[in-house]
Amino acid sequence: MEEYNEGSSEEATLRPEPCLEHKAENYDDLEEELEFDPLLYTSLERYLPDNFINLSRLDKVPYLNQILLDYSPPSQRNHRHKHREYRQKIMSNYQPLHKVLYTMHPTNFFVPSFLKAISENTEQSFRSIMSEPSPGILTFQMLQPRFCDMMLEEVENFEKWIRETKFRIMRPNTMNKYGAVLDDFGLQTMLQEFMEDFIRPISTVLFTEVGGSTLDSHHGFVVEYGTDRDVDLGFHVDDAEVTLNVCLGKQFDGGELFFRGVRCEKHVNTETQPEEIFDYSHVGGNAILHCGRHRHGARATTSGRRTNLLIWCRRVQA
Ligand SMILES: O=C(O)CCC(=O)C(=O)O
Ligand SMILES: [Fe+2]
Repeated sequence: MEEYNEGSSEEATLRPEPCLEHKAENYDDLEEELEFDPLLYTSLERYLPDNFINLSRLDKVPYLNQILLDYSPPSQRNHRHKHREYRQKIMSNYQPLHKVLYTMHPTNFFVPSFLKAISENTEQSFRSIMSEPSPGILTFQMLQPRFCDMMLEEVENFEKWIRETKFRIMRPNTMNKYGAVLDDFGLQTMLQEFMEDFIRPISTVLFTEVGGSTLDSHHGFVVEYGTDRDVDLGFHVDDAEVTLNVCLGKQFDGGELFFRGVRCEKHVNTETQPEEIFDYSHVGGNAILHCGRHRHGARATTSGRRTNLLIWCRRVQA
């Protein structure tokens, strides 16, 4: 496909009002080739001028790219481009260890009680498998031990490959020196399905007020703690509407999560009320689901190794 960079001289334009009778197309399957989030292409389609709106998707993409590039700040343009190249380089060289992880296999991944609750898809069925030890914090059994083991081995295999090839590894966020972004080495499609089919049904009914029904994208990663890894994690809020955090294992001491109440951006540093204090000890395979603005951190993992799978679930599309 043609590569459109910053230098193009022709300015792309949009119609001022969306064309409401136009049915926008889905771009998810083109993810790897797109410069931006596929949802942005879908959202923009209705604003395309007459001479573009009915073209094929592949003909619309360069035009949409140009518009998105024109409207994104230069620092972000370069970053997106670089990150896309980085992902593509990894994916064309890294050999997965457990191929089965790369497509969704619900009965291999999830415990039966969780699958049953999801298939019933009611608030009552979700509540029946969950505890809410503190308001807005839900815990439940979610992943099969075999899935957790395979994911740990896959991450280890990826990190070994990184070391051997001296490839650069991008860490999951600004707070971690260890861990890996699962979306960067091929798990993006599986984790998007994970979010859409196995988190969003729950957040739709239990996290409605923070946009739980409209989650449309995710950031999927693992964090690794131990005396030879990250030790603890400072007090923070997540860049997510809803966060799923599942402990993959294995043996460790410490590493408890501490929660200190939900805050909006403006009041993020205000005092904690006694009833907002809640501490949680991780258990392998078990999930904790909370809204991203629920302030939290993780205490020191004092021995062994703790690896957790995190899916920051977001809403990108306006
Ligand atoms: O260490 C943990 O389990 C929490 C990680 C976390 O809060 C995060 O990565 O946002
Ligand atoms: Fe967090």
